[in-house]
Amino acid sequence: MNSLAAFPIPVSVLTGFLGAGKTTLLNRLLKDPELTDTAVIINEFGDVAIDHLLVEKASDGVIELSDGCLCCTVRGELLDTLADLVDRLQTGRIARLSRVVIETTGLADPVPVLQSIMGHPALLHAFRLDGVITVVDAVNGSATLDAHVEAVKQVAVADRIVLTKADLVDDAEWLDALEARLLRINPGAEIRAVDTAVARLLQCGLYDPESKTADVRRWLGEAHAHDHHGEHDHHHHHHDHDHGHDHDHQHAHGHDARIGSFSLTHAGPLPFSTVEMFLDLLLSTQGDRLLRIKGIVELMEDRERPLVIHGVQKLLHPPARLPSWPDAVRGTRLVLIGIDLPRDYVERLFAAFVNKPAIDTPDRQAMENNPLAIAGL
Ligand SMILES: Nc1nc2c(ncn2[C@@H]2O[C@H](COP(=O)(O)OP(=O)(O)OP(=O)(O)O)[C@@H](O)[C@H]2O)c(=O)[nH]1
Repeated sequence: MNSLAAFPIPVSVLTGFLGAGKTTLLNRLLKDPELTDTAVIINEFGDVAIDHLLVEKASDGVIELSDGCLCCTVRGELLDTLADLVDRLQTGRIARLSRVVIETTGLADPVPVLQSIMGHPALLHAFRLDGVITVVDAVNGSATLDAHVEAVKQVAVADRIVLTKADLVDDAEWLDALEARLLRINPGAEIRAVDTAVARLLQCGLYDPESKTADVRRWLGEAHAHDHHGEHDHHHHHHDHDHGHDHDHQHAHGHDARIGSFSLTHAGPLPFSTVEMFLDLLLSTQGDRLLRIKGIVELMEDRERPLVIHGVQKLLHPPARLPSWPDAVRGTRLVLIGIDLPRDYVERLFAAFVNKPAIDTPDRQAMENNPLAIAGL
């Protein structure tokens, strides 16, 4: 029987636009022996519920696979389902559960799904968000991004992007242009081909399953952001193509331009109260525009154990601590992904907090009335 020591269970959110290939990927997942003890939740959100019928072996309950491992494919209200999984574990009806995968419907904005996982107090001890995997169709992906802001959000919040149907595209420049566009929307995401081993596709949280240590650079997307830019620079030729797609990729794309990702950094330790107040003000003024915030903070009170910040819109995961610094880089690094998020305002707000040592006793009202505030915000 499972003990509480197995908690928190990592949760992967699988998203991607209609027809992008999520179900196809899930079917591979259900067959992968490396992913035994994985529960798959198909989140319908009141949509036409056809999707789950396509998942092979799907049923309302738990399925014992032939090799004895356990997978379950459940549907229904997301939170009820998650709570039920915890209950089954605690009562021994499920022996083991090492991961949960939630497939969102294609039209869904993934942010509320992430919020409901992170925002439910009763589930917080049981689950942790490991990562968001977004499936993008190489054939239709670009047109979908033009037409649907949800698709752009799905790409923006991804830790990892899985490119499907590249086998149907024989134009390398088309693929390069799509990849470059995806990286403009989300410079920190890692793009993988669909034929990567499924287990590897899912593991994108703070802990690196191979090294068994925390890997902050990878988690924050810093490694990919730099590597990809270098790697793709030479592909940025100006070119036209004829895929029945009549604009060229050098132009700004409407929805893409609303999405922004940037980092806030500070060398040296910060008092916990400063961090708390900055985040409080950031979330109360910009919460609706903030799709995601991730980061690591060097605390003045305990410099050896960095604080991990992880949030979705107005919800912050209760701050966790790493036992030690995983690499030589210390200080504070926060990555923010937003939609219409005013970078200038956020940077000034951060600077106002971190550059003032006397900030431990600020008056919140004074901060809100601060001349830093930008009209209309
Ligand atoms: N050639 C090719 N076809 C693929 C690939 N991935 C998915 N497909 C096909 O694309 C179609 C849609 O795939 P699904 O897996 O159902 O897509 P989905 O994202 O689950 O779709 P919705 O549930 O409608 O959101 C199916 O016919 C798949 O066989 C791929 O990498 N290559």
